[in-house]
Amino acid sequence: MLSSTRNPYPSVVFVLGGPGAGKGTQCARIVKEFGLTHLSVGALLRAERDSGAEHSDMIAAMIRNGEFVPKELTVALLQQKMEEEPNKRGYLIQGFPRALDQAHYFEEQIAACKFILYIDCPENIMEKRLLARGKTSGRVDDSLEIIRKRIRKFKEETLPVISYYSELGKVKQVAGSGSVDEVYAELRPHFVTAPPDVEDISKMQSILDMDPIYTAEQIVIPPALPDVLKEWSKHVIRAQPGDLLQFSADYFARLADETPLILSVDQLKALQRTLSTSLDDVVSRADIKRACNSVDIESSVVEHVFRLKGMGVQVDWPAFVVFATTLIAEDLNHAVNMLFAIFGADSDSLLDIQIFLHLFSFLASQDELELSYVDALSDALRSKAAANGDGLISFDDYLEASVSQAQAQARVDA
Ligand SMILES: Nc1ncnc2c1ncn2[C@@H]1O[C@H](COP(=O)(O)OP(=O)(O)OP(=O)(O)O)[C@@H](O)[C@H]1O
Ligand SMILES: O=c1ccn([C@@H]2O[C@H](COP(=O)(O)O)[C@@H](O)[C@H]2O)c(=O)[nH]1
Repeated sequence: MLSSTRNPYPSVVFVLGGPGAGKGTQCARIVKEFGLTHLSVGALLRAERDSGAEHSDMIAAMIRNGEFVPKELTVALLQQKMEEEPNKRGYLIQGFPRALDQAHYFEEQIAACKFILYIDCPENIMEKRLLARGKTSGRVDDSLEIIRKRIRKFKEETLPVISYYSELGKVKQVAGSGSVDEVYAELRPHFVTAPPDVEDISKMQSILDMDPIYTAEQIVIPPALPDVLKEWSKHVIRAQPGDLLQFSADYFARLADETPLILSVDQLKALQRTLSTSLDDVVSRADIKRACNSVDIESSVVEHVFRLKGMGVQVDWPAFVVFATTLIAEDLNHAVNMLFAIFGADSDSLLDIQIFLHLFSFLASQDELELSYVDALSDALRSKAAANGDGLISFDDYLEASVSQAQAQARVDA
């Protein structure tokens, strides 16, 4: 089964409403104007029933009695159809999900829905329409007894689906009691203006590239949005926060607040001196806070670093200092330069190769450097430290090694 994480379907809209609410009638019009692929689950099941396939007898019995066919079978049929009819503009799935477990199952197996179009129609109107339809439709379930049963099942099992998506803000409700034109006029704007959901940043471009049910003119993307989302995504990926919403709320609150984080290399050097008196690299958060306080590093900065890396109760303090440098570094080389200033000897800012590689590993993880690059750079620096005779390296040694590794990499890429 396909999982929603590698969802090839760009857009799924469920169309729900009681039996006779006008789902099929409106879907036909939506499809005509917007070019989505229309999948009526009832129609798919009727076709499967008539095909004489393995489960046709069971499906026939379910339809005849107004019962629901097992979700595994329904979703497999839907998936098969979606694969047979790839459509960048999306899918309009009518009369499904009929119950909450079906909704969850579909979203797990195939894709999250973009929204639910709910056509709300009074019971007496639905009943009248279906009795009229029953005169010519040939549908075994358009009898008064089964119509009433279908309406009852809709209220008991399908309305909870609508409530569920409503809480997620995904329901577009329209009144189904008016004429066909009136209902369509009310629902149409939802297809014209609904913005595509952006599951990830890379998908945004493909959404803009696809044949529009949403034209590029209709989607107004604020110019800053891609950068804001990219930066936010990088922070999330780095921090791997336990509570993504809280992390994001803090992150954006900080951005909006625009309070600059006040931190200097001198403060970090002083912090390093203070913390290096502890016997262990791992200390408590309280120790970190005390040490920062003693060198006048603001608690907002401390909390920021804790959040940045989603650190636990026990903190590897050299890592804390390294991550703190990234708050004020312009780029990777600037951060490395600061490491030499903070951890190096006062006289010459030289660093023992083992210590440097340990510190650098935190920056490498933060910057998501390729392992092969880090390994090659580390080897080059070990050779340099050995050649220097004392196991020490300078920032210039680092720069030289990183430039030659970058050049070597460029040659391989070429
Ligand atoms: N707005 C409307 N006004 C009057 N009649 C309508 C309207 N919409 C649909 N109908 C008629 O009502 C009957 C049911 O409509 P339709 O088949 O679209 O409903 P449905 O919600 O798809 O029903 P089901 O779930 O039972 O398949 C049809 O005969 C259709 O022509
Ligand atoms: O998800 C679904 C949808 C439909 N069924 C069965 O089909 C009939 C007819 O459905 P309509 O949407 O009215 O065409 C319905 O009463 C069910 O028996 C289903 O099992 N699951």
